[in-house]
Amino acid sequence: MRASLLQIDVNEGESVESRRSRVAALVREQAGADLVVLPELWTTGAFAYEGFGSEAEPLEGPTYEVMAKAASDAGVWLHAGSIPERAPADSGSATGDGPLYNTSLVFSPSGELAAAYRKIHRFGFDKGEAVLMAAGEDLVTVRLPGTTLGVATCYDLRFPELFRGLVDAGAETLVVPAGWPERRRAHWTLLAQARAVENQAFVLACGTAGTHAGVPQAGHSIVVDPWGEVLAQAGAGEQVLTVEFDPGKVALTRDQFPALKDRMLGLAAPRR
Ligand SMILES: NC(=O)CCC(=O)C(=O)O
Repeated sequence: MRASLLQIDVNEGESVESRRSRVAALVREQAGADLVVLPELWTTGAFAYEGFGSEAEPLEGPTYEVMAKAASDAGVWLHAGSIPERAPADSGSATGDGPLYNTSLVFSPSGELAAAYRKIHRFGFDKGEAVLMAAGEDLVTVRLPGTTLGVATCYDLRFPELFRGLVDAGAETLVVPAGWPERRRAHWTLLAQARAVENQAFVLACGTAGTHAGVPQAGHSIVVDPWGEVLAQAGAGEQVLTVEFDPGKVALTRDQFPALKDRMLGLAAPRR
């Protein structure tokens, strides 16, 4: 399987419209790949909180349209990263606005929407995404020829139970679009490897380059195999990281070193 991770430079010097068409052209250039992956919130920037409301789109908005077409033009499975999604308002909404979600879109090679994942763990503690966006509730997997993707977004990488849920749902390739900051780059690499080793799965983690909202981005998108080996890692700048991997290595690793079968589920709390 050939995957291309597009580590996009996200900075305020480029308009959202121009970045959208530039990224669509880059996706088209990946014809021949099986899977193309984009980062988290690459239209606005994951830390550009102030633009979330004004740049929000309905699920089937401009990014959806442009990316569906790019996937079908290239004939690739496309994890199009995430968008700030404005969900439809329910009938009780006072403002007429529905909630905002950080929503990832996955398209098939014919440009059909195969899955949408609303980020479950929102980053920012008492500000930013954590207060501006609503939390998703559903785990999402996507069946591709040869492997099943489990999707998660950025800060989700810190929550191993989410990935265990994806593995229990059949995931073998864990795809993590992100907008991870440079100041915590060591965590990014370490957590990507940890999620691969503990779940005996491939991890494809695609971050952004550049600086937006004053936050330098880590770049260093990474592909890790089920044994924890780093197959490829990007540098700091905009880059297409292409890697070939054998999805059969997941079953082989789980068979030869069957640690997942030794899980002790439902451990009780210590007695006092
Ligand atoms: N966009 C994010 O989720 C940022 C996550 C982050 O900075 C971290 O976990 O550290």
